[in-house]
Amino acid sequence: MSVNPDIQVERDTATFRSIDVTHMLDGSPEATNQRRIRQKQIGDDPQINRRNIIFMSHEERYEAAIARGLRIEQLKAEHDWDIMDENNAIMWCFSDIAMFVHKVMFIPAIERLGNKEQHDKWLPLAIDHKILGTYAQTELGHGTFLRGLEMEARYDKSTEEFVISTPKHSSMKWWPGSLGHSSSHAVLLATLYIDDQNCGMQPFIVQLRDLNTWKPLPGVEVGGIGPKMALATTDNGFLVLNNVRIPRDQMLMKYAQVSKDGKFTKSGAAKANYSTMMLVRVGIAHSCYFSLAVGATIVTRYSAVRRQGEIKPGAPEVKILDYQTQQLKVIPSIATAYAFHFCKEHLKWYYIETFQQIQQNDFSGLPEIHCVTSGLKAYMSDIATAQLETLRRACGGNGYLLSNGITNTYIQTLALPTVEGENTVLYLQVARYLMKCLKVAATGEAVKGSLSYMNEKIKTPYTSGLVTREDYSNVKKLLKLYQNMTVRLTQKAGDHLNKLHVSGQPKYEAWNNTSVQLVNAAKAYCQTYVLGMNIEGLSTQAVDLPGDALEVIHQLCVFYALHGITEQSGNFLETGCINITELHIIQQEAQEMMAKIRKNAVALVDAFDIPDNLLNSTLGCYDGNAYQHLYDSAKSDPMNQKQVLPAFEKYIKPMLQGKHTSKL
Ligand SMILES: CCCCCCCCCCCCCCCCCCCCC/C=C/C(=O)SCCNC(=O)CCNC(=O)[C@H](O)C(C)(C)COP(=O)(O)OP(=O)(O)OC[C@H]1O[C@@H](n2cnc3c(N)ncnc32)[C@H](O)[C@@H]1OP(=O)(O)O
Ligand SMILES: Cc1cc2nc3c(=O)[nH]c(=O)nc-3n(C[C@H](O)[C@H](O)[C@H](O)COP(=O)(O)OP(=O)(O)OC[C@H]3O[C@@H](n4cnc5c(N)ncnc54)[C@H](O)[C@@H]3O)c2cc1C
Repeated sequence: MSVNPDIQVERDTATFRSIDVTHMLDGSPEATNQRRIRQKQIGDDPQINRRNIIFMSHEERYEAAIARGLRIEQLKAEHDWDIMDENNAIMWCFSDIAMFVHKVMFIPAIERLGNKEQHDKWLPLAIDHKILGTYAQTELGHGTFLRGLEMEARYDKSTEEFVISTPKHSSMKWWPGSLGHSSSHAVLLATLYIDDQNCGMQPFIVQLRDLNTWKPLPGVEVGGIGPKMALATTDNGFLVLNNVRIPRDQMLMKYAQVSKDGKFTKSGAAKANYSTMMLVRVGIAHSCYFSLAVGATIVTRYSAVRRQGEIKPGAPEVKILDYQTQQLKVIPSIATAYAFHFCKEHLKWYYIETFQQIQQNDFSGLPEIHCVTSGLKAYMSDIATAQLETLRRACGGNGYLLSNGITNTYIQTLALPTVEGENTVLYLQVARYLMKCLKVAATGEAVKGSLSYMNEKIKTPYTSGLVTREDYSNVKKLLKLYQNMTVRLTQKAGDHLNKLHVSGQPKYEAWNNTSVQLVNAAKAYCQTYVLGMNIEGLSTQAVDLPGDALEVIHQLCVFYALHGITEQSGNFLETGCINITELHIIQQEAQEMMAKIRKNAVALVDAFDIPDNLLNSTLGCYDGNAYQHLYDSAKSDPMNQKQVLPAFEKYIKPMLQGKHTSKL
C-alpha cells in the first residue's frame, strides 16, 4: 500500500530528520539499531503480536496472554536479552501478559526483602519458572493504610512455623495480580504477631497451589475477583488462608528476623519492606511515557490524514490537525511525552544509584527518593490518563473503537493512578517531605536535593524576571517561576497548617484540614520536577543533536513550560509569581509556539519510532492509510464472517413474523 500523500507531505516539509531525534531518545544510533532488532523480534512474533486480541473472548485472551509470557522467556533465552530488553518487551504487552506480576513484583520482592539463603533457595526456582508468584499485599479492607493489614502470621515456637490466617472478610487478600488462577506462590504481606505482640507488616513466601495438579493446597481458598475495566488477563484474585502453616525460614528476613525461639529483631530503615513498591513506581513512570508516546503517535498521524470541514469558506476540506483547537489537543501530548522521556531516564538512573546505596545499608537517600518516586508516579499517571482521554476524543467517532489502538492504551493506563499507592495518598507523602524541607529552610539550614531551590528566599515585592520578549522562551527563567510557585504554595500550606494548630487543632486534624492545599503544593513540586528534568535533558541528552533538531526539541520544552503555566494560571497568579499582563503574553507565546511545532508534529511522533506491529492501531499506521486499515479491521471481525447470524432465526425472524410473545 502506498503512503498517504497527506502524511508524506508532513514528513517532506519537516525541518529536521526524525532519525536524529530517535537516536537521542535511544541514547545512540547503536542503541536504536539494537532496540529495533529487539522490537522486530517481539513485534513479528505471531504469539506476541496482539493484532487480533480485540476479537477474543476473555478466556482466549487469558490463554494467549500466558503463551505470550512464555514466548517472551523463550525469546529472551534465544536472543540473550538483558534486563532492560526484557522490561521493554513486558512494557509493550503488559496488559496482555498473564504472569507479569511474577516478573515485576514477585521476583523483585524476593530480591529486595530476602536474605542470602532465601535468594539461593527461591530465586532460581522463580527465574526458571519452576514456581509462579504474585505480590499479595492489598486486602479487602486495606490497600492504602498498610499498618491496618489484618491477615495474621502468628509465630508458633513449638513447631518453628508461622500460622497464617484470615480472621474476617476484610482481611482476605483482594486484588493481587495473577493471584486468581496463575500463581503457585505468593510473597504475602501480613501482620506478624509473636506472643500476641504486633511486629508490623512482614513479607512471607506462601505456597498456594499444588505444582502438579494446580489445585489450591489445604487451607487455601483462592479465585478471581471478576471482570475489570481492562487488564483482563492479569487475573486479579482473592485469597483466604485458614491456619496455613509455613516454616520459619519462609519469612523474608533481610530487614527483620525472627529467631527459632521467637526473638524479633529489625535491621535497616523502618520502611525498607516497602521497597518493592518503589521499583514498580519507577516502572509506572516509564509506562506513562510509553502510553503517551503511543497515543500521541496515533492521534497526530490520524489528524494529519483526516480531512473534514473548511477553514476558508469554499476552499478544500482541511486536515483536522490544522484546526487550532485540534492542535491544543495534540501538541501538549507530544511535548509532555518528550518531557516524560527525559524524566523517566533521569528517574531510572536515580533509582539505580540509590538502590545500590540501599543495598550497602546506606538509607540516607530513602526519604528523597520515596518523595520523588511517589510524586512522579502520581503526577505522570494523572497527566498521562487525562491526556490520553483528550487524545481519544480528538479522534471523533473512531476514538470510540477498540481497533484504534488508543482506547486499549487508555483503559490500561487508567489503572496506574490507583495501583502502587492511590495518587492522592502519594501526593500527601510528597507533602510530608515538603513540610519537612520547609522546616529545615526556616531554621536557616540548607535544604539539599530536588528542593534546594527552597533555600533562595523569594523577595517581596516580587518580580517575575520576564522583561524582554525573549525571556518568555528562556526555559531557565520559566523554571524559576515554577520553583517560586512551588515554594509559595508550600509556604501557604505550611502557614495554614500552623495557623490551625496554633488555634487549637491537634496536628493530625490540622493536617487533614490542610490536605487540599498540601496536595496542590505537591502537584506543583512534581510539575516543576518534570520541567527541570526536561531542561536538564536539553543540555545532556539533546546537546549532540544537529542544530535543526535541537531547535525543535527546545521549542517543545518552551511550549511545555508555557502551556503548563496557562493550565495552572490560578496557582501562578494567586502566588504572585506572574501578573495578569504576563499571563496574557504567556498565553500568546504558547499559541505561537504551538503553531511552530505543528509543522513538525508528524516528524516528532515518527521519532518515537514505534513500529506498526507494536502500535496496533488502525488510525495511526505509519503509511497514513487509516480508512483502509479501519475497513480491513472491520472486515476481519468474526461477526462479519457470516452474512446472517444465528440470532436472526432465533429471535429476529419470529419477531418480524409477529410470532414473538412476551416470553421469548
Ligand atoms: C533495573 C531497574 C531499573 C528500573 C527501570 C524500570 C524500567 C521499567 C520496567 C518495568 C516493566 C513494566 C512496568 C509496567 C508498569 C505497570 C505496573 C502495573 C502494576 C500493577 C500491579 C500493582 C501492584 C500493586 O498495587 S501492589 C500494592 C501497592 N500498594 C501500595 O502502594 C500501598 C500504598 N500505601 C503506602 O505505600 C504506604 O502505606 C503509605 C505511603 C500510604 C504510607 O504508609 P504508612 O505506614 O501509613 O506510613 P506513614 O505513617 O504515612 O509514614 C511513615 C514514614 O515512612 C515513610 N514512607 C512511607 N512509604 C515509604 C516508602 N515506600 N519508602 C520510604 N519511606 C516511606 C513516610 O514518608 C514517613 O516518613 P516520615 O515522614 O519521615 O515519618
Ligand atoms: C489493576 C489493579 C491491580 C492491582 N494489583 C495489585 C497487586 O498485584 N498486589 C496488591 O497487593 N494490590 C494490587 N492492587 C491494589 C492496589 O494497590 C490498591 O487498590 C491501591 O493501593 C489503593 O488502595 P485501596 O484500594 O485501599 O484504595 P482506598 O485507600 O480505599 O482509596 C479510596 C479513596 O480513599 C482515599 N484515601 C484513602 N486513604 C487516604 C488518606 N490517608 N488520605 C486521604 N485520602 C485517602 C483515596 O485517595 C481514594 O480517593 C491492584 C489494584 C488494581 C486496580
